[in-house]
Amino acid sequence: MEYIEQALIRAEKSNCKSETIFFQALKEVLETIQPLLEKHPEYLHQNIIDRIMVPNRAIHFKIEWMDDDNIIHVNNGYRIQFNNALGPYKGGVRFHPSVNPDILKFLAFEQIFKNAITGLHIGGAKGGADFDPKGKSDKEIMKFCQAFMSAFYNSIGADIDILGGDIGVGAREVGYLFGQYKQLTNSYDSIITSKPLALGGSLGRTEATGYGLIYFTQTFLEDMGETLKGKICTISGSGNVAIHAIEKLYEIGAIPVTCSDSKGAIHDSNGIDLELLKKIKLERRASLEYYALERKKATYVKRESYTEGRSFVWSIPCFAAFPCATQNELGEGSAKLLIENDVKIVAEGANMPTTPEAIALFEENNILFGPAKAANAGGVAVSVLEMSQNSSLNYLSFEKVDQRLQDIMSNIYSDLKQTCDEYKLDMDLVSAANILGFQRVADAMIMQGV
Ligand SMILES: NC(=O)C1=CN([C@@H]2O[C@H](COP(=O)(O)OP(=O)(O)OC[C@H]3O[C@@H](n4cnc5c(N)ncnc54)[C@H](O)[C@@H]3O)[C@@H](O)[C@H]2O)C=CC1
Ligand SMILES: O=C(O)CCC(=O)C(=O)O
Repeated sequence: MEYIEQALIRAEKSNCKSETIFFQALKEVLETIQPLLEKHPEYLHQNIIDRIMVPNRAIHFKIEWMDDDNIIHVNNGYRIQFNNALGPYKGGVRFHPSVNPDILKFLAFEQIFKNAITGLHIGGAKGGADFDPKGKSDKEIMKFCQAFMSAFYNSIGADIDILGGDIGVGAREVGYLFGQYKQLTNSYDSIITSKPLALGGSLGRTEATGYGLIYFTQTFLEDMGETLKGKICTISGSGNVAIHAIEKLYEIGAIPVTCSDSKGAIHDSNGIDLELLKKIKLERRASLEYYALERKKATYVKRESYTEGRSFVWSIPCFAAFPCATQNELGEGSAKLLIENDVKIVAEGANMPTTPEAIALFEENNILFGPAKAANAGGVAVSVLEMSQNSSLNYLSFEKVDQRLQDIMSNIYSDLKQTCDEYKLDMDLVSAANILGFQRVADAMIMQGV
């Protein structure tokens, strides 16, 4: 433990002082891998901790673009190519005004271990820009995507670094990013996933993160003698992950009753109207306020009215809670509410949506907890299926992709369970995910020398 404390002090002194979110993610990983280090002292001899916590490469670039009124804007673009010991860098791109180097460094760091846990050969990366897509015309989105790709296309490649979607980047943006890469390089290489089907995207990729989250949760619960069938579930967010989690919950007979966006949250006690939600979010790209206007029985609570910053979503009694919006959205106060309301399981659809204090409370109260690195890994796993379909030109049916996704999520669960048994972790899947991911990356780093 002394070694880990020293590594954290070194990290804090050198580059983490202003990187609070990255430091949170680093601390969680380092503080849970002690049993692994005791069993494998070679990781200390090889100085893996210091080597794993610094990105291989962090690219910061300027993006200049012109809006519909011919006004020129400048944004910051980033790609953190964190670790490629297991395979080419892989991870999404986020367009959101909150994007900064700290957030992308944390996301890229988490992605290393998540990708390792899938058992597939991909390294970890993340990128994005502090660009706000809200209120922009389709032409402005296209121009921004073209400028983003033009600024750093020579740093990526189908065997080097493959981009994907994340907050603010869906099929439309991926199409424009891909088109610009093709224009600049004259190649149709698979340098991005979550492509529209017509451009070589995979059936099932849009649904994969949300569906995978529910497959993982169902596997976990069944192993504990429980099921989601007939149970009330709360979900935050209303984007790609949240919508497809809600869709799969309905398919397996559960009752999803909430969703949220950055302006407020909906509680619809009879179950979220999925068609209406899709219409508002995917077609109109509008606020959830319109959901409440069209569905009178639903309750809408504005963000300003949340008590002590706690999302209204987590005050609704439920059997299972799925944070699917953004990092650190579920804190101590919300965790207390969920526990008081007798929640049985919390599984993370977003990346690091639960604060360390909230996770500790869930652990103390024996609430089952599915960490993001495992529970939301279905998205990136199906991205790898997309890459493999692109290179073989052999395209899979939706059913085949979905079956592969179910197998991957179930294997992830079995691997975590085996890690729990091996290190006597008492179903602490947070520690198991960190140990398993760290071990796979560390072994690959050692094999490749210094
Ligand atoms: N799209 C994917 O395949 C994957 C996404 N993730 C993670 O899932 C989370 C959601 O991503 P997507 O659904 O893809 O993005 P998205 O852009 O489709 O949707 C994000 C949603 O979250 C909402 N949101 C953002 N900030 C919020 C806040 N403070 N409170 C409530 N709602 C808020 C937005 O209004 C939007 O509806 C992110 O943490 C992302 O990193 C993780 C694995 C894969
Ligand atoms: O499919 C991808 O590469 C994006 C996945 C991702 O960004 C994530 O898992 O958080």
